Amino acid sequence: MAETKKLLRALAGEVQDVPPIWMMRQAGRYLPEYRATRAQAGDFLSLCYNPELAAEVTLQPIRRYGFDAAILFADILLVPQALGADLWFVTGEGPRLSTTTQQSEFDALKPVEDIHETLSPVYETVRILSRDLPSETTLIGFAGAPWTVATYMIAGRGTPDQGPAHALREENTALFEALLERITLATIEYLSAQIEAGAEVVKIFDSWAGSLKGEAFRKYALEPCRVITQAIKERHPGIPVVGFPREAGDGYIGFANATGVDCVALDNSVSPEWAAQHVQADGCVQGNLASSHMVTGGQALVDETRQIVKAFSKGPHIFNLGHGITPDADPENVQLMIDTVRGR
Ligand SMILES: Cc1c2[nH]c(c1CCC(=O)O)Cc1[nH]c(c(CCC(=O)O)c1C)Cc1[nH]c(c(CCC(=O)O)c1C)Cc1[nH]c(c(C)c1CCC(=O)O)C2
Repeated sequence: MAETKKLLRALAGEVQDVPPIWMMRQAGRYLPEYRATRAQAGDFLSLCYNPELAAEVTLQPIRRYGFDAAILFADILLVPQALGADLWFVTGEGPRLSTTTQQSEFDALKPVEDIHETLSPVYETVRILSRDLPSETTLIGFAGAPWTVATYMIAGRGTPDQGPAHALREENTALFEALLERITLATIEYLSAQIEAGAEVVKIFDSWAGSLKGEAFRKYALEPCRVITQAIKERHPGIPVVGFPREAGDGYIGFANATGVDCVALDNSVSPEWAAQHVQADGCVQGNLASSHMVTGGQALVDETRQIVKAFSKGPHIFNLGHGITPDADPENVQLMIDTVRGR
């Protein structure tokens, strides 16, 4: 069957005059309608676990902007919670988790098959979305990559340099690798369940991949992504996988071939010209406008957007930001970016 959705066509390798476009964190605090629905849910986690309201916030940016893809509203830290870690969000600061740095804490984690008990509302959100999305909009499911998820489970919070996770991987490599393995297996089950519920693409967010270098990058960023991608492709042939080894730098080169992902998402620390030559040569890429333009707008936004579209115009490309849109962004600037990409 010939693919009609723009995003799926790009993932299949088609070069399009106007690339499909969506935006990381497109459902988020920069939108007044998101803030209203979040208030209705009570707090962020209650919103994640409320299928009707989570579907509603997923649909809001689709209604407002007509993006080519919707990304399931959830969070990468729901997997540790489903494995038994305590999780809460401190307003204005970010996530907090009970830590997993001792053998006894690892042993207390739940087995992988138990995750669905916690995560089943997320699958219900996917079912609602696959019913309610416009027929031209692709539904993207996602999970955090094992390394990124582990950095939060080990530190109990976000850290500037992922120091506690690096310390554990050096001081207790066996425990660190056992934790990565548990997250890897849970992620395969979680993404599979999203696909069974209707997700058409899955994306693996490795937000902290850039802090792994050399052999550590290969073992703890590339290899888990390869294992997850291979398992997804065996169970669900034809479902495209997007990898996002954020700030991988030279690690972007060859990433698609080494892992089997159909598309590599790029952060904005690499130039689109460099990435077109070294990464897009292997297939579809996604990215990579600096999210700060959504705050500042103006001619710089237009120029940079045009430059990215042009640099990637000879190969398959999905337009996106280099990282998530921030709460201080102006919704008008999002419209300006979309109009620029679509040539209006
Ligand atoms: C590291 C990470 C997390 N979550 C995620 C990552 C990987 C991508 C990245 O690097 O941004 C991924 C994520 N988080 C969220 C989504 C939903 C889909 C989307 O719109 O992209 C996705 C794909 C919602 C969210 N996840 C979070 C929010 C804001 C929560 C709120 O409404 O108060 C949203 C919309 C909270 C969150 N969740 C996380 C942090 C560190 C924070 C706090 C920081 C912040 O406040 O922005 C963990």
